[in-house]
Amino acid sequence: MADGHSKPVFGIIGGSGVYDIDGLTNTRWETVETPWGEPSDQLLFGELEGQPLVFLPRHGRGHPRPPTELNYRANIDAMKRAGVTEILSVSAVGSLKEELPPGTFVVVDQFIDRTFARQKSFFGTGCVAHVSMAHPVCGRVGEACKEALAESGIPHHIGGTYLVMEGPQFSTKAESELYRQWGCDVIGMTNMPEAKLAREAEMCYATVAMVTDYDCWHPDHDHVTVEAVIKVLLENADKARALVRAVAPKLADRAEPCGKGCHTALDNAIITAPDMRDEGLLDRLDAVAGRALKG
Ligand SMILES: CSC[C@H]1O[C@H](OP(=O)(O)O)[C@H](O)[C@@H]1O
Ligand SMILES: Nc1ncnc2[nH]cnc12
Repeated sequence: MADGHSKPVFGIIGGSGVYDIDGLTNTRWETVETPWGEPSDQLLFGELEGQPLVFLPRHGRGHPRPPTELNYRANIDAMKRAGVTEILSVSAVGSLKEELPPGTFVVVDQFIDRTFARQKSFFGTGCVAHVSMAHPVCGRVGEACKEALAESGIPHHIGGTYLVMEGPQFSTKAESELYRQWGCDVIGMTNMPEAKLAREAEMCYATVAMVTDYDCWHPDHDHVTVEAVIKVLLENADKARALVRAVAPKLADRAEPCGKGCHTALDNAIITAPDMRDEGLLDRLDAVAGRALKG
């Protein structure tokens, strides 16, 4: 199992419209079992110019799973078991700002989590942990995305706050206007609790949010439709695959664990006394927290 010190393994969580990754060699789809239940799909293992890469379609191939019913814990645990050390989420979002039109890729650096019907932690009764989410995105992976986007000619914006709503319905106009007042930049339904769970699992996590629509606040776009979203998504998906190909080599070399602290996020986070810890829960935490619990 990867501990963050060994060679990086790049993992992609592909959102709406991104159900595969092209240009990989030695590919195989494999079932990964987890103590948290079933991930969204099998994982695609492959190599990109000699570098290992693992891909998971967030909603499953063919998009059978809605955002509110995804097993986020199983998805992150499966990636960790597969040896992934750095995760890039490529996600479809609505824009809450005039200056972020459809087709723009945003390197997100903050989240506001408004979800309420999801399992948000690997920890719980029998092993309590509180990780920091002050800086929810890995600055190193974010920087690699920034460089790749600058080279690729994809219209993009560096930095932005992603409001995560529960869904699956799109927002009301009042909600959309409220999130704009809060200063949010983009809106989606999936990146929380994903980012929180990646932090608990001591994995780097970054998001490139691909704008598909103006949500419903915009005077010229009265409401969001899946038809309009899908049209832009299909154009974005090709750009997303190009982005992955450009980012992967930038993450290929890392002698040390992540300098931003992602790989040691559980140091000083677990508060339950060793003699009060629940053996069953500790077993389930073997992949995500094995490093910290052994230490
Ligand atoms: C098809 S539009 C709504 C859907 O798309 C986004 O998913 P993802 O982040 O996986 O690309 C959004 O969060 C909703 O789940
Ligand atoms: N407007 C929107 N709201 C929530 N999720 C989205 N995904 C794509 N567009 C969205």
